Amino acid sequence: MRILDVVEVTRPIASPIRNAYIDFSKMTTSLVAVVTDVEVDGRRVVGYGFNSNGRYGQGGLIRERFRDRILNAAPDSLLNDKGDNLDPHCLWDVMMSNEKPGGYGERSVAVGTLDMAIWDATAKIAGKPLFRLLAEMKGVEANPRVFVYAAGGYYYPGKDLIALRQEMRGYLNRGYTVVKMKIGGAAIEEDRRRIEAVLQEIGSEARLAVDANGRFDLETAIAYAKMLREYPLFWYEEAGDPLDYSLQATLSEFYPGSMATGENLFSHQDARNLLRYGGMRPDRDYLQFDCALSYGLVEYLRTLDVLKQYGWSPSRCIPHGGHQMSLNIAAGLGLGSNESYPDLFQPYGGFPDSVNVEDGHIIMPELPGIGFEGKFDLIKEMRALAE
Ligand SMILES: O=C([O-])CC(=O)C(=O)O
Ligand SMILES: [Mg+2]
Repeated sequence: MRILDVVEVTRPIASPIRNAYIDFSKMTTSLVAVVTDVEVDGRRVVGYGFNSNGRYGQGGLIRERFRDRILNAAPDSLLNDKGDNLDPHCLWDVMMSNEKPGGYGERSVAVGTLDMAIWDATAKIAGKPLFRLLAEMKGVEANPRVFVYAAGGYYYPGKDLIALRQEMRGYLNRGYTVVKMKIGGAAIEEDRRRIEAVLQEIGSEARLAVDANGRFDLETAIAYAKMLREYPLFWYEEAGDPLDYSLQATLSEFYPGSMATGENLFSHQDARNLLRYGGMRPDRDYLQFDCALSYGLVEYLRTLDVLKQYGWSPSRCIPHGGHQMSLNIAAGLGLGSNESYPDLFQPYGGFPDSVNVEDGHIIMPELPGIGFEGKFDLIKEMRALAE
């Protein structure tokens, strides 16, 4: 058994939206395929992956460093002890050979993207949904019913309060019970009006989370905390710079409700620093590390070990990114929920076509691998790359 090829193409996922920090007019993603020589049911096993929105495609790094390391490794060194499947941990070590520690933004997205494809191939070779494979690996019970929330509420040209309310109403109509909107891209009083409009629209049918995308300095973060705490919000997300643990810790003195952060921390070492120094509260706060941006599931397993050491339950994890990889981790390893962008970043985000949101939850279908084969528009693009 061996890996025959690793293929990458960089694709646009552009849209006219913006958050408090960036617009998405030039956003791209890397789509990758890990091609094996294994056949299951007469079809070659190819694992697929892509990176989450917010970071751009990684073609340069994948083609110049990581692809060659995988293809140049002795094929047997990439297999499990029985020699009957790939071992994602061995592949991770091979990809990270000759890489110094630290600087975790530099290559974590490239490695995370490839890691997604490697796990997809591994679960397909095992003939199981990834979430079932993960639960078996850890000796825990899988739970195919996963809580999901709808992220949107972006700023875009000409979008008024009516359009914002309509967007949120659309999420409720599709079965979501928690919705998220952006803040920090307008003056505080305008954001207050946006929040009030959404709260009026959703009433008691749903809860609202708000996301500042790391825009605020401490003073502004506190000013927002004082405004936001007047409302029954689901969470206050990424108020300040993702690496400013002191800001996050100080903010918790001003905001008694739930806060969320972590989507821009890309290693278990960074996650550990957040838990050590960020004043995050295990009884109410949420951790949003996204494996597709942060060295993949091999690293995410280390991050979950760090959580355990610091007294955090995996149920406090609600990953960023809206992809099926994190859905599998949630169903297999007991994360609290997963993000979803009902109208954005297609065809990469979202669920298999047969899956509907009901009462804020989805049920994972029993598809081998990550489940990309169940999403027609997505698997069409993937297969065009490598099959
Ligand atoms: O707008 C973005 O960069 C995405 C984001 O923060 C989120 O989904 O939480
Ligand atoms: Mg966010």
